[in-house]
Amino acid sequence: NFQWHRKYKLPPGPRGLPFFGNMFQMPPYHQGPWAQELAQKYGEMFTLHIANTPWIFLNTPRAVSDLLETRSAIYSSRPRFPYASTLASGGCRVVLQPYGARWRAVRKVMHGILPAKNGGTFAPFQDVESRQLVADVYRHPGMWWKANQRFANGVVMGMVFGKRVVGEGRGEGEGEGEGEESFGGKSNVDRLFDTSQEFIAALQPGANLVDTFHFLDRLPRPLKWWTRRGEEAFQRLLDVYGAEVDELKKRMERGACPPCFASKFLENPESERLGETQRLFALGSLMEAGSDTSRMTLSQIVAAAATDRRWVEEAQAALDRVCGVAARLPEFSDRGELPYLSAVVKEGFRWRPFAEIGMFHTLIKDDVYEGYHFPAGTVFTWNAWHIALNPDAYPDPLRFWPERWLDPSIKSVDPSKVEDPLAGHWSFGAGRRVCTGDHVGDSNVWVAAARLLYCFDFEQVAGKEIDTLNMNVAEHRRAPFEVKITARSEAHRKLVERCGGETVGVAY
Ligand code: HEM
Repeated sequence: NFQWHRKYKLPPGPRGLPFFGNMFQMPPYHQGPWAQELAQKYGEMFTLHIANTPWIFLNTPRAVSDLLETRSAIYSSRPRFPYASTLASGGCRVVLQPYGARWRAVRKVMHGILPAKNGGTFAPFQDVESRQLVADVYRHPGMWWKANQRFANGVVMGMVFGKRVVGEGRGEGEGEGEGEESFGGKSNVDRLFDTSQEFIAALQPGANLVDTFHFLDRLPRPLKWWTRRGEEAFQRLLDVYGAEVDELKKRMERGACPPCFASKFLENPESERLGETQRLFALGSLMEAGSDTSRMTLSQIVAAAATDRRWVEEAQAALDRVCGVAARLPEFSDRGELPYLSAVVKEGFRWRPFAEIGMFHTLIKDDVYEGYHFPAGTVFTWNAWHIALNPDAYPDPLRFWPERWLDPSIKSVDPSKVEDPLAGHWSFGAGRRVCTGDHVGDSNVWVAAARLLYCFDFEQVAGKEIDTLNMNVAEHRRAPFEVKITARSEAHRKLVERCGGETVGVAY
């Protein structure tokens, strides 16, 4: 209305429809190129309207840093999701919780347990699963993407619940360890990872109208056609998380559970104050946030390796200098001597950000910036794809170029920060809302990438060249692209067979 427009001023943006705003203009997935085009047209910021909520895209590192980081105290909430958050998650899903006391309490306990740097409690899980990764890739090279998935799920399952995933990675109904219940032919681990996919689907624009058109939430209950579905989804989550925690408690009582996030979390007196439902969701949120993210980053590194041998040769030469030729797998303790591999991981996070249009941060108080006046409730995000592929921020941005993190003559980031997972890119988010698992994610990818590159060569398949700007690494049911993977030599083949053999039958 007139008064609103007199008081507030938003950056320009494309015209939308009355009532719906720009919601139909936003592609349902792979939104990066579309948001990149808008950034090229409108400059440092642009505004979209999703129904009646303004969404402001921040298109430069300067704007992201000024608002989401420096003013993080007021730019760190989340939009309201009456279905995905309130109904289907009981308000307990960390990633969607509004900025406030409950969210702060959960983050505090998580921070106390998750490592502030590489290594520690979770390294044994990462070690075993990444050895199995190289063995799986060797045995079934055409199923490399499934092996990545198995690795990512296996690490997060070990790390959170101290439990080994046997079989192909989503359980596939194979023995998941003692106490594993089977629901309709599926193991609880299958169901656990299914809930993550359900959650991702529920967050897609337009998936649940009430999450966009909040007035629908005021309808009388019998008219809210989504209520039952949401309540069932919530109950399913409680069952799945609850079954996992019950089994964990039994293993803890028998002294048969290795130190893991959940064992430490359940023993932490501060976690008790969170209440049972919140405790279950804190564990479930880590599973959800920690698995696909590592898988997708690894898939991108595989694509980069197959499409550009220049950096692979550098990485392999660095690995051979430290580990010898086919002598032993790289270990976490080698990391200090392998800055090139840390640069590979950083580049893996920057190269094609899979959170292509960032993640929504809601402003909780009116704010003024660069002549604009933003109302509380405005949603902000960093335009991840555009920033990562902008030559002003990253020279030759399409190239997978680890050297950009090590060589000060290539303008990217201070080389002394190569071991800091957050420095120089936004793939873990920004400000107070930044990913709590940055060190776990970074070390997952480090050990997996180092071992894969040490053991294998990667090539494109003739006639099926990889389009690295259109890979859809989010797809988990089939290969996002084809790639030929072979052992680097006969000696590497033997090493892989030996290391893979060692992981068979390892149980936690
Ligand atoms: C492997 C690569 C990973 C990437 C690229 C990644 C990326 C992200 C991003 C972009 C966000 C949203 C940040 C924001 O809103 O500003 C996030 C949030 C989060 N991540 Fe990660 N993540 C990764 C791994 C992990 C792992 C391994 C864990 C758990 C051990 C984890 C736990 C979380 C949690 C709990 C949140 C929600 C934070 C909140 O809303 O307060 N992530 N992550």
